[in-house]
Amino acid sequence: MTTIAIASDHAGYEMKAEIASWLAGAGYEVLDLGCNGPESVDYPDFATALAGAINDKRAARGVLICGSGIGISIAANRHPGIRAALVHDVTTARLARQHNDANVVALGARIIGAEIAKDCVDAFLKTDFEGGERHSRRIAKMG
Ligand SMILES: O=C(CO)[C@H](O)[C@H](O)[C@H](O)COP(=O)(O)O
Repeated sequence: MTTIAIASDHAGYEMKAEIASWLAGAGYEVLDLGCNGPESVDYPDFATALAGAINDKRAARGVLICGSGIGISIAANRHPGIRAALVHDVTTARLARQHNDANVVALGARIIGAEIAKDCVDAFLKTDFEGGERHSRRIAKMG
């Protein structure tokens, strides 16, 4: 079973619960790394926990959620080995995989609704990296 790590700050807490339960229903193993309630927390702490899970291979891919998706994606991308893509729709979710081989998808719970967020995660998980010399060369330049 494929394991998907998921984490959020307080602004993404409710959406995280909804996406985690939807992922479990879709047959994924879900590794929930917090936060564990709506109390205010700091998104870098949760981005760091999720980056560790990806880099330790406890999870194949990750889902991060904060209010806008911006802070938590910036924080995740500071970790070597993490390519976190902030997406707002199925097209950006698909391109994040096809062109960028993103291993983490970031969502803004104050920007998009839960149904669009699930569509984004679904596209992110079901789309393969397109491969090819130009995409691989650009990804390699990012380390
Ligand atoms: O990092 C963010 C903004 O780019 C996230 O949206 C955070 O969730 C947000 O900053 C949290 O805001 P709050 O006022 O502390 O709830």
